[in-house]
Amino acid sequence: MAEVLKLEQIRKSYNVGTAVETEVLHGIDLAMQSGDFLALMGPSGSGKSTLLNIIGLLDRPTSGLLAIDGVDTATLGDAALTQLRGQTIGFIFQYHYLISAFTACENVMMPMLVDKGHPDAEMRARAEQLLDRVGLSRWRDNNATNMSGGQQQRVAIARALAMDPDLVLADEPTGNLDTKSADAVFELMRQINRERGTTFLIVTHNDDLAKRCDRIVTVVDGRVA
Ligand SMILES: Nc1ncnc2c1ncn2[C@@H]1O[C@H](COP(=O)(O)OP(=O)(O)OP(=O)(O)O)[C@@H](O)[C@H]1O
Repeated sequence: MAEVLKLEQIRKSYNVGTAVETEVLHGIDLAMQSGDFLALMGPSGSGKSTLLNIIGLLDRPTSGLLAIDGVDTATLGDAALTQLRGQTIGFIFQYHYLISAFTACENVMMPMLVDKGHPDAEMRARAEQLLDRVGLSRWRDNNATNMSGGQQQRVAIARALAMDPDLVLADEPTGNLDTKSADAVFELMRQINRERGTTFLIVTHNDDLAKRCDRIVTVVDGRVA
């Protein structure tokens, strides 16, 4: 099975103020194979978001190896990193970050617009197909803000899948939802994982949902526990 993600001894330090350097991640090792469905847990402040930002190529580690689809990301410049991020990683956040002036369909088209070069008809057809998959085809022309929290998060899932990513990173995707909507959103991600073989890394504080993942990795004080 292909290795989608590999981290070896990832460290991250922040410069707070002037000379003081604080290390937040102290050497993280993690590997994910294609099709993995993994829960990342840990107390508040343990470094989960920092780790997710590094894996999502939004921030660089201070040291250590980060490979995505076998590519050592340290060898890439910023433009190549942006391209790799756009084409291989999908993001789902706790707050959906949909653009309120856009319809559901336009929001799902966003990653393809950013990637550039996709004909409008192709983007629209793909977005409609994905909205259909998340059960929102009737809502495609609705303004995203007129939807319920669970529906908005389903639009965000469709948007994360727009570029058919190998890896989806979800930072507390059900954190803002009631139990029933959280369960539905989680189940949708699980089904997509099974159907498409998309790899999911999900940060969650919810033990019940984490138990339904294939694997749980816990980070405590910047280390894998
Ligand atoms: N840009 C930054 N500059 C300085 N310190 C930071 C920065 N980002 C995060 N930290 C520190 O890194 C540590 C880990 O934070 P992080 O947000 O990764 O934790 P977390 O596990 O995601 O927490 P939560 O579950 O509350 O979201 C914290 O002590 C935080 O204050």
